[in-house]
Amino acid sequence: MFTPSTSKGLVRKIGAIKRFMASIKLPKISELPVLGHPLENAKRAAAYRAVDENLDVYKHRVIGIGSGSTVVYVAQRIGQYLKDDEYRDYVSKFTCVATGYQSKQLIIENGLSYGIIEQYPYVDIAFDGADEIDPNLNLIKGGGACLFQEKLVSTSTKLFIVVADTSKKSYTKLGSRWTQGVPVEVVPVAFARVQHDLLKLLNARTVTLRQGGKSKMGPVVTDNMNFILDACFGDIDDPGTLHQKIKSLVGVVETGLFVDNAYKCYLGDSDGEVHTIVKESV
Ligand SMILES: O=C(CO)[C@H](O)[C@H](O)COP(=O)(O)O
Repeated sequence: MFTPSTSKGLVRKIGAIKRFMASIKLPKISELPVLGHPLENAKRAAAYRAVDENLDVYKHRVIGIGSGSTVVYVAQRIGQYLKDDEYRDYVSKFTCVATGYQSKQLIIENGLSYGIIEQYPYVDIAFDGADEIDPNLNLIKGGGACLFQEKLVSTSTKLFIVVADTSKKSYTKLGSRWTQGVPVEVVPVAFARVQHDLLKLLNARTVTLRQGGKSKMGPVVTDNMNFILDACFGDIDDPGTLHQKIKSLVGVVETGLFVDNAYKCYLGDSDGEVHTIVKESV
């Protein structure tokens, strides 16, 4: 039964929890425990540094959260700011827009407020991963099949920050490290036609309809109910022109070539070292 004494106890407990929460401080990067897998250390190092150096807690209000395994640490870090009493009042006013269901879940799991891009079409800053990054900050994205909403969010901000481990850096041309092909999101009914056009008109070496594998029989269906074709062109000389040509095919929704879009890239290695690539001008 609920009595005044149990209610007093409850109030005391809530007070204690609040005091405990208020005492949580943003963990210092230099004091973080080492993670079990070297690659996870690399991803966390890049993501935490990217957030610490670019997120303006006092000015930014609409934050884009991308997809993939590296961006998990971005959402985690922003969640840590939310718990710190120095930043809580500001971070609690953030609205985070997502690039798909995974990032929506990340936003919610980290206690951040989720908003839809239809209501927040201007994004102050966006963070996302990449599958390959060239020296000019052109990217291949879409390894996780989220490329359309990733492009929507990343082109809705001037501050698009990329987070990755160093294995994603290409020293020469896009397509030299990410060899499974450029992801192309297509309307399902048009997939065979686009596949044919990519091979015959744009000279793709191979074009594969991405399959769900063990977790789903048949083609991968994106968050927008489309299919993904992986089109392999070898080393890509001119990503901008290739993107335009693919985009002009009937049935193509978006390509995974992100050209002249990223502002800065953070590449982490397993020792926790982080290297950056910065775009010359914004
Ligand atoms: O483009 C993406 C999903 O469509 C991801 O950002 C990209 O695949 C990188 O993922 P990860 O951080 O797991 O390496």
